[in-house]
Amino acid sequence: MQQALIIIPTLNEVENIHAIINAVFTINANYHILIVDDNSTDGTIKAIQQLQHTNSNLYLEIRTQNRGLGKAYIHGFLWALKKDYEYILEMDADFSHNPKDIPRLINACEQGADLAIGSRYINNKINVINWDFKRLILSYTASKYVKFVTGIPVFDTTAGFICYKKRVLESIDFSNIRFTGYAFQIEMKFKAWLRNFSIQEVAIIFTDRTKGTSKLDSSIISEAIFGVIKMKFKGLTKK
Ligand SMILES: Nc1nc2c(ncn2[C@@H]2O[C@H](COP(=O)(O)OP(=O)(O)O[C@H]3O[C@H](CO)[C@@H](O)[C@H](O)[C@@H]3O)[C@@H](O)[C@H]2O)c(=O)[nH]1
Repeated sequence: MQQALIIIPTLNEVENIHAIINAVFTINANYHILIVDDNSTDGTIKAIQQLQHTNSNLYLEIRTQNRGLGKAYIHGFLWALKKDYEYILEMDADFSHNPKDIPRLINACEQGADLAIGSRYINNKINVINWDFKRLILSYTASKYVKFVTGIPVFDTTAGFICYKKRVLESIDFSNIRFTGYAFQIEMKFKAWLRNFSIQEVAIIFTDRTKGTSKLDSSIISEAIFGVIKMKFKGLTKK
């Protein structure tokens, strides 16, 4: 199998970080992991540095400014594109995404997809456990809203569990990415679709975190609502 890199963005995930890193390496010790941390203050960084002593495939990038989920992923993508990874994945640190599904996403790309999405809403079926109702409604309606406004043939447009083939990321000029929050996830899928890359959704079960807290806030929500309209009507180009 070609080399795969799992990018995990972190902001104060000390309660999850050891377990998620060990869980990913247990699935496949040949995976590489890049943690992109936005200067956590809860001990996440020290916990990762401890694990680096015994895991040569574990990398850490610490960012002290220009923070945000989307910016963290872009930092990770640019780091990855300087190396020789064929598959570059996004994944949360809090076990919302099951590491056991990583091989399924990579396999979808090996079978021809350019972008494989771990999808919570395939065929409008909701595969989510323990998420509070408000969050679920927000996420599900956001995905329906994006599909309605943009026409993108994807059920789970805000999903954050994705396998990209290297060439998808190579085609994107990240200096043109507008969104820094979760709307970044929508914009990346939209750009891949505009470039006619093949997108496949793989059904997963999203289980809400049991440790730590979500970083979602109202600014991220309004960015997604108004940003999608801008994306559609202010001609987000293929660039
Ligand atoms: N570096 C960095 N990491 C961040 C930031 N904000 C969040 N993260 C990390 O990103 C992951 C997801 O963050 P959560 O805050 O737990 O996300 P969520 O509320 O569970 O939202 C889920 O659903 C969204 C929309 O449906 C998804 O877009 C999102 O990726 C996630 O899966 C976690 O690993 C968290 O530490 C940030 O500003 N900087």
